[in-house]
Amino acid sequence: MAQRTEPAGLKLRLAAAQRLKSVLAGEHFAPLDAGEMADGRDRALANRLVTTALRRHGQINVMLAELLEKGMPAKSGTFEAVLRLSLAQLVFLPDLGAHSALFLAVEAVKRDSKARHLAGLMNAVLRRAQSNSARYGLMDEALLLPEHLAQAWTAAYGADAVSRFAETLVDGAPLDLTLRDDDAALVDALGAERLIADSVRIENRDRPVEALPGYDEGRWWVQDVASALPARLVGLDAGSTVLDLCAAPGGKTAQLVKAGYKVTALDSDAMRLARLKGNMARLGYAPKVVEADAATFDPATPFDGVLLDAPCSATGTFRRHPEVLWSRSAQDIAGRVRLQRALIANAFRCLAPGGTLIYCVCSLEQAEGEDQVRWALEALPGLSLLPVAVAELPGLSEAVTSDGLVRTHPAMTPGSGNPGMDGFFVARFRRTG
Ligand SMILES: C[S@@+](CC[C@H](N)C(=O)[O-])C[C@H]1O[C@@H](n2cnc3c(N)ncnc32)[C@H](O)[C@@H]1O
Repeated sequence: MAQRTEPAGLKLRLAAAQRLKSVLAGEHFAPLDAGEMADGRDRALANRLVTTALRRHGQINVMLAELLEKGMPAKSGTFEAVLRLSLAQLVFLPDLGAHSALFLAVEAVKRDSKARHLAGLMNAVLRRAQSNSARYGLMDEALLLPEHLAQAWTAAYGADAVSRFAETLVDGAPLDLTLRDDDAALVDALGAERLIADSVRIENRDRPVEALPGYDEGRWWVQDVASALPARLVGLDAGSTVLDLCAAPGGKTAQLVKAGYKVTALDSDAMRLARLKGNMARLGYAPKVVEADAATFDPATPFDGVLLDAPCSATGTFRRHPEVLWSRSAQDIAGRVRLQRALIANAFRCLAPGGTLIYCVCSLEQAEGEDQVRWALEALPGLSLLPVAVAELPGLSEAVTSDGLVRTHPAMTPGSGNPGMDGFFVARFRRTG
């Protein structure tokens, strides 16, 4: 029997649909990698489709409400994911052509036993969408952010910043690196620009991270410029002992080792710790690694410094993880706030008198940042704020608040380069009793 040939572009669309389906079901978004799709061009296209669908999620919700009179069909396999990808293509990626968006969407659902009965609906909905695509393309950017977050962020950061957040969501994030070796020739070879301290930025990356100069030799690691701030604020003498609670995959551990501290890196997740060990081996760093629960860890000797990069809603990372905008409920945040308090209390217990505690989260939510500082100062006698001075963060004075806390967000500009950085919150404390 003659083998049926698949239409060109179908395989990558099926893979993109599976990836989007898993993110819609609550998984963290990670782009397809070379192990999952060997062909680089197909992989780039599949990832472009998924990221566009995720970034435009809020606007696509409005289209779906208009196009599906009876709502999204229940238990329909990949139908929703294929439809979202195709709407993203039709409206926001016109260079890919409307014909393939329609034809391949119908072919994709025909190959899914749970969705194939909806092939006719897919065709009809996409034809309607096509005739409305010019109007959809002009949709209000305010729809890109969920209303409850836009309101809270406008109150905290101002309307101008929040409208810039929407733009950075669409643009995505460049690749920021922290240098192990500060070497002008390496920065040139990377095609990078300097940001602040040992952070550099590659705006337009043309190859995978592993293929960039210096990767194999461990001369840098991937780390958003905002994420690199907390470890720089530890401010202890070289040789001091520092506990990195919640350390994996090790971006801040690497900075602490580079600063000359005796570092213990702790995390409760064995798989993430394996990644940390791999990263440290590549960099030639050898911190002590401990698998334990940061809420109950009880060290034999207290530390001169503790850095707590607590698990959080991660809303500050929405440029790379747009799904965080749509998957975090008020209940989720309340649960994380409780966990963060247990971790702060134990971080305090792990600290020697006079020692320094850095608390940080990659969250834009005040409940996980500023409010936690107020809680800690009340709940933990013997803990006091050690304010951060503007002079400690050259090139980023706008991030230092009048109380000496650090608050970054995606509309801020690190150094003199282009704007854009993760949302981060950092507070520094001293154990006085
Ligand atoms: C924000 S990530 C840390 C990122 C890391 N500090 C870096 O810079 O690469 C939070 C980490 O907290 C860990 N974690 C969550 N709950 C924990 C707990 N109870 N004890 C220890 N680690 C925990 C997670 O496994 C995750 O690796």
